[in-house]
Amino acid sequence: MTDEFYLAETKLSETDNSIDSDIQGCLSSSSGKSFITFAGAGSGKTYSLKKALDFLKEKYADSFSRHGKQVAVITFTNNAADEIMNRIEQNPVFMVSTIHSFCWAAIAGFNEDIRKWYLEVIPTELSELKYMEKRGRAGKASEARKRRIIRLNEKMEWLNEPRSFIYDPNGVNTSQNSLSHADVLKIFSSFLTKKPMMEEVIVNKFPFIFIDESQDTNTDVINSFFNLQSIKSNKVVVGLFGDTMQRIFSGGEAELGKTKPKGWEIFDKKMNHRSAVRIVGLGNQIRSEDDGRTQFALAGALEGFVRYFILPIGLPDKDKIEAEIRGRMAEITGDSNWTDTTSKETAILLLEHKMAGRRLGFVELWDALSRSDKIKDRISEGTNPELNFFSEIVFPLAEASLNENRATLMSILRARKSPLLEVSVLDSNKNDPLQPARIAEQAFKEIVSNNDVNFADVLNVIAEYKLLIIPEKLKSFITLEDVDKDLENELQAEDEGDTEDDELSAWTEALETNFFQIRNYKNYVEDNSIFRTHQGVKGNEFDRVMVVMDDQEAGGFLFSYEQYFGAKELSRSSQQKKDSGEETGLDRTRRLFYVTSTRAKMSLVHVIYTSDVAKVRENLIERKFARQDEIVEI
Ligand SMILES: Nc1ncnc2c1ncn2[C@@H]1O[C@H](COP(=O)(O)OP(=O)(O)OP(=O)(O)O)[C@@H](O)[C@H]1O
Repeated sequence: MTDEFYLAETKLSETDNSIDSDIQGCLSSSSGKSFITFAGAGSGKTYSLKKALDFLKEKYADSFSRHGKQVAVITFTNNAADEIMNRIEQNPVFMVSTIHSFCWAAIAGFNEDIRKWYLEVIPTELSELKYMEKRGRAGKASEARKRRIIRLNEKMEWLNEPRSFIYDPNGVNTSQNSLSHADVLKIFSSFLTKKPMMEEVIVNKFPFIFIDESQDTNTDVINSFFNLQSIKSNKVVVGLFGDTMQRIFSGGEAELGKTKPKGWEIFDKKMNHRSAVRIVGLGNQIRSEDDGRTQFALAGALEGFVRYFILPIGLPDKDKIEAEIRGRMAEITGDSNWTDTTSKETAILLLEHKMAGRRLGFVELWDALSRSDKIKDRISEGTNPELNFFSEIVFPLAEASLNENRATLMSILRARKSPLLEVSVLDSNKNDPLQPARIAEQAFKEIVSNNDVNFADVLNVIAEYKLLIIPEKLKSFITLEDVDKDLENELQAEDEGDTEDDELSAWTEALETNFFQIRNYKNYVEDNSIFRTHQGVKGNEFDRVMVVMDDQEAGGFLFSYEQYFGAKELSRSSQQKKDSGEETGLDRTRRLFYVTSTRAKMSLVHVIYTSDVAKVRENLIERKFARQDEIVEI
């Protein structure tokens, strides 16, 4: 049998070296050359970004520091920003930040413009909510919608006079004058597109702007940079790094990297510097069904290992089966580290947090929240503000309260600006300023002493006693006595149609689940455990990777390995989308399969739980994802 489909062709490591000097050709402040480096997994995009930064430091560090200019490096997550900062030498010429921090730094202080922006957009949201309320069913989501409408009306009133706005890129942004994460991006893009003064500020401060993982960067933001480049091409160089095949979060620009925008240079890297020859071959084969881009493996690289274990769904004790598979991999590869579950060089990739949820105990919470696409992405990143309110503030407070650790308790309340510690409250209780806080804490403790308490009850006690500031969105769930009756009448639900505001209905359900799942969630998000999600692993590499695919357990609707591997037919709506050329779950699943398959340097095992073992086996062989001998029986 020919190896053409299985093993990548090899080339010398130096093959792409000229690209770094081509990029350098763009890096002078009036070059007029912005560029896009879109290339496959492991091709050294981050590596080239570092080279470009080293080059700019050498060339401009002194003059930029005299003129207050900087090179901006924008990343997708805090982790990615840290990763880049670790790779480059610390130097004030660089400003490495997440997209949220960057956008906030640009708009902070433009209070009057922000106020006007809100006055323009809130009426639109209000009319959408009212429309949904008319069509939606009565029930908790409808209640939440009504409260949201009330809050937005209040906000419109609050916006009647000048205000100053705040924002914390890593925080929960709870107060009336704080911006949400999504709004920061929207406001920045709107200003950069519509306000010439903002264009000037940005290009004067940042003559070079790099955006990493740009395929997942918010569409509005990316397009505002395209606009900036077209207007100020002589004053700014924008460099985008990314890979269309690795776009896995919603919100990214689908067309980016597929065409050559006017006035942009395009650089293509052909080598894979990460993986063994067989793994590069698999990446190529997966990609052949998408954009057909291929990579070369390094000359002299080892062949490496790809294996598949295809198993029926519903087996008991999967943890044991998967441990057995790692044992088999140790035998097959001769690498005993496969059985060391603490190794930092091994990763077990689970589809979405739900599977980790089952293993680690937050499955109901995950089930409820993942009904909303908007929330789901942010859970995967560990950056959902409302969830973080519970995991970073409420849960530590509950622990401190239960353990009677007063010092921690007070420091949380102080750091989180508890309304009970405001000067006015303290002053009005001259004899015992902390009495209200104590009473509140007692009530809170009573509630969280119950192991079966749900999120809603915890939230309500916090609200009732004003123990903490509650994030804007969660305020919609506080049980108010006085829901505006007129408004309720006006919006009388007609109990028809099933349009739901998915974010609010997801929270409606989530709040009914057990509060203490948050402990497990927190452990999971913070822990460097061997388990990671398929999505969360982007940008990383490991010697050994085990990918577990189990649609039934993952329960998501964004990805379907069962459809991707031919065990299930496409749903009618997916088929319709496919026929009309729209993106389907199949495209998303293919990209995710590409991302997970390309993390391994040496050995990769795919564990697929399916309703049709025979079909998946046949499909893998037919599509040349697997050779016969790579499918292992246990
Ligand atoms: N020119 C090179 N010479 C030597 N090693 C390289 C070179 N380019 C990249 N590498 C190494 O190859 C690996 C992959 O590189 P890098 O992480 O930069 O790729 P990437 O394109 O950003 O990957 P991905 O898109 O999968 O996140 C890293 O270990 C990196 O150090």
